[in-house]
Amino acid sequence: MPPEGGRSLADLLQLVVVTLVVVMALAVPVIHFDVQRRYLDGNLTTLSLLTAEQLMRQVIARNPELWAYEQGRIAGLLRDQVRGVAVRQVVSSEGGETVVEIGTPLPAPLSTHRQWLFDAGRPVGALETSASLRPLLRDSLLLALVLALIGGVGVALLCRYPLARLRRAERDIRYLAEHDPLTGLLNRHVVEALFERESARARRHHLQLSIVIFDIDHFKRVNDRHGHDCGDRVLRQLAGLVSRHVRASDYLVRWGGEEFLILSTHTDLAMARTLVEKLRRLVAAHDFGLAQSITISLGVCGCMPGDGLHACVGCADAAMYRAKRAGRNRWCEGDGVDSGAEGADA
Ligand SMILES: Nc1nc2c(ncn2[C@@H]2O[C@H](COP(=O)(O)OP(=O)(O)OP(=O)(O)O)[C@@H](O)[C@H]2O)c(=O)[nH]1
Repeated sequence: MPPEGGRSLADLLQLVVVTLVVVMALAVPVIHFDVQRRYLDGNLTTLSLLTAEQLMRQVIARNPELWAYEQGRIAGLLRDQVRGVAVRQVVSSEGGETVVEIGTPLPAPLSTHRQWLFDAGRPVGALETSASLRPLLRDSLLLALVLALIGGVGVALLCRYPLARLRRAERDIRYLAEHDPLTGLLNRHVVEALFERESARARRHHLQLSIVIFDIDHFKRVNDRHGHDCGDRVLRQLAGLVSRHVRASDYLVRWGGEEFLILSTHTDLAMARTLVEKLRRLVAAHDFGLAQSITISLGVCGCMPGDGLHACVGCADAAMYRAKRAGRNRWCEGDGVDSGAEGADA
């Protein structure tokens, strides 16, 4: 597959999501701070079930001497001072003193404040106010959790974006390093590794391996007569044609210039002979859109277990040059295998 170009829609969406997450991650501490401020400003009333006023009504019902409340005053405390203030619990009620604990706006969350209630100069009770940190802590923990989650997702996405681009770039670089840009075939740099792998597999499973090298005949004339661009087109057409007629298990490689190599796996010499003859006929019969026909000369070598790449390629290359010398549009076998065999049209 050739490298993909341009930035995909997925990349763009990912960028938008990452931006949103970053904005949210920045907004959360601001929201957190605002919530804290509201707690400290004394919105504890919203957390209580009873207001001081409601509780004081009950206290007064049990302690009728607190009559002043009905007149807008609870033993020296103005009604407005207790209305809406959160009540937590009645702390104690002893000797005529009723102590109630209420929540109230306080500068510091843990401070406690007690205010005595008087009836005609006589102390009848006290209002004890304290702010609770529990709701603040609970909400802070919740916010911290949300923050951590958002932060985690954000970091994961932030890392994912450059990592995906890096992986794509790595894939593109690997493709360019292993393929010929003109034909899209594998290039000669990968052959060594392929040969190592396939010959090891062949040895292990007692399979045969063959190498074919072929070269366009008089290709210089094509360039000279029709131009270099036309020569390039012929190379691409030839690569496409041959790759459609070799097995999926064969590797077709642009060996260099107008020369190609086939590493044919699971193929003994007899099968390779059939292959090269098939290719020779195929190319000779193909219409490349030129006034002249295009032919190829091929050399084939059946590799023996333990044969190295250079020995096999050298054997196939020498056979191919013998085919050239013998008149082109033909194939020869490598010297090491059988110097006599060759094929060509009569
Ligand atoms: N258009 C094009 N031409 C190439 C490319 N690579 C090599 N060639 C040309 O292939 C030609 C090879 O010429 P020669 O080595 O003389 O071989 P030939 O003309 O094919 O003759 P024989 O191989 O002896 O049949 C040269 O003209 C090179 O410029 C390529 O990528 N594109």
